This record gives sequence, C-alpha cells and structure tokens, in this order.
Amino acid sequence: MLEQGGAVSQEKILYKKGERLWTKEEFTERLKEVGHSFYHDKHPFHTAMHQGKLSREQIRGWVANRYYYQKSVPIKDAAILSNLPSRELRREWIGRIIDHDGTQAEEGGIEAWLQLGEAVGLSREEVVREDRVVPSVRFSVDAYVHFARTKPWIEAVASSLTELFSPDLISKRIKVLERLYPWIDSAGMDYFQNRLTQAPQDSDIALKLVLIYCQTPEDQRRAVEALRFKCDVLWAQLDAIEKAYPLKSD
Ligand SMILES: O=C(O)c1cc(C(=O)O)c2c(n1)C(=O)C(=O)c1cc(C(=O)O)[nH]c1-2
Repeated sequence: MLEQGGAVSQEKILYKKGERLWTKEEFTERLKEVGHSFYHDKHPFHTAMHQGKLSREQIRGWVANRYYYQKSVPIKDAAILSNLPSRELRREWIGRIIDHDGTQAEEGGIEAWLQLGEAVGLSREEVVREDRVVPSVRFSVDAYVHFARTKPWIEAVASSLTELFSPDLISKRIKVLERLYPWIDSAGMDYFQNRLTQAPQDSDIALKLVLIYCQTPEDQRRAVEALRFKCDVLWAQLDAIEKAYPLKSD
C-alpha cells in the first residue's frame, strides 16, 4: 500500500497471523496500559507508605534495600550503552550514567540516595555495606541488569519506560514523606526532587527510540513485554522488602 508520497503506510500493512503494526498512538497506549496495571505505585508497601503507616524501621529498610537498585541503575545503563550501535544513540543515553554516578562537580543520584539514608537515620557506611539488602531484592535488581546486558538494546530501552510513570509516584512521595513522616530530615528529599526533572527527560528519549525502532508487530510486542518485565522487577523488590519488614494488619 502506498501513500501519497509513495511511502509505505506501515499502519495498514497486515502481517502474518493477522497481526498488524500498531500506530504510534496505539503502541503508546499499550505501553501506558502496562504501567496502569502493573506499576509498583499500587504495591501494598507503597499504599502503606502513602497512608503514613510505615514505622521508622520500615522506612529505613526500604531506603537501605533500594540503595541496591540505585547503585545498579548506572551499571544497567552502561550495559545498554555498550549495546547501542551508533554514537548518535550513545549520546542520547550517556547522560543517565552521569545523573547517577555524578562528576566531580555534580555528585549525582547515588550520593543523593546516601544523603536520604542519613536523613532517615542510617549511616552511609551501613548503607554501602548493604547489610540490610535482602536476597530477593538483589536477585530482582540483578535480573534487570542481566536483561539490559543480554537482550536486544531496544528491549532494554523499552524496559526503562517505567519512568513514564515514576514522576506521579515520586511527587506524591515527596508530599507524603514531608507531611506524614516529619522526623525525616528534609535534606533527604533532594534525590526525589532531582528525579522529577530527570525522569521525564529520560522517558521522552526512551519512548522516542522505542517508537522509531520498533518497526514490526513482533518488535512492538517485545517492547510491551520488556516493560511488563520491568514492572515485575520493581514489584518483586517491594514484595521482598515487605517480607523483611512486614506490614501491620489493620
Ligand atoms: O522511586 C521510584 O518509584 C522509581 C521508579 C523508577 C522506575 O519506575 O523505573 C526509577 C526510579 N525511581 C529512579 O529513581 C531511577 O533512577 C530510575 C531509573 C530507572 C531506569 O529504569 O532506568 N528507573 C528508575
């Protein structure tokens, strides 16, 4: 099928097994549906956090365990970077590593997370020693890094699209922590404040790449599955944290 300019109208091409390529709008909608159904904003541990029900020990356990995710994100991004096939693509991605690792002038997200640790009463030494990190948190985060290393780069990029949904969750979290957990030193909020500008920039780039480079129904399906996998990674972390720091029943 040819459009006016002679370009092939991908939207109308029918593929085998009756599949057709989703339009960009349909594809974006499918990705967003995954977030609405499976993102960790609805996990019971977050629900309890948002209701002000977590004890100091539970907040500390969450911060200490999530450190393992924070320190692994730039490793995951370096794995993706190493699989990107052009310098134009690598230029789009490299800033993420600096956001987390920092440079001499800019300390970066991992440092800000350690400051959050101090704000909730954890020494940076104990956070860095990973004393409280439970096996299933390690296991799920390592699965994310492994996914980024071994899957086609566009699937790894798609798996980062949970960041489409993180700004709403993080802005809610900032308000909740300030209002319901006043014992947390406000200096600890810098990490979350920074993510409110970084996450939309990251997800804009990732979504642009996914929409451009997923050119067949199979590519699109795999991107949706990659995002579902990543939702599971985030959910599994909270399951593990909840198991180690059980919620009180009402
Ligand atoms: O606090 C959160 O709920 C949350 C969620 C996510 C996410 O949705 O993947 C990220 C972050 N935080 C985050 O801080 C972060 O740096 C980050 C990087 C990525 C990624 O996949 O590349 N996700 C997230």
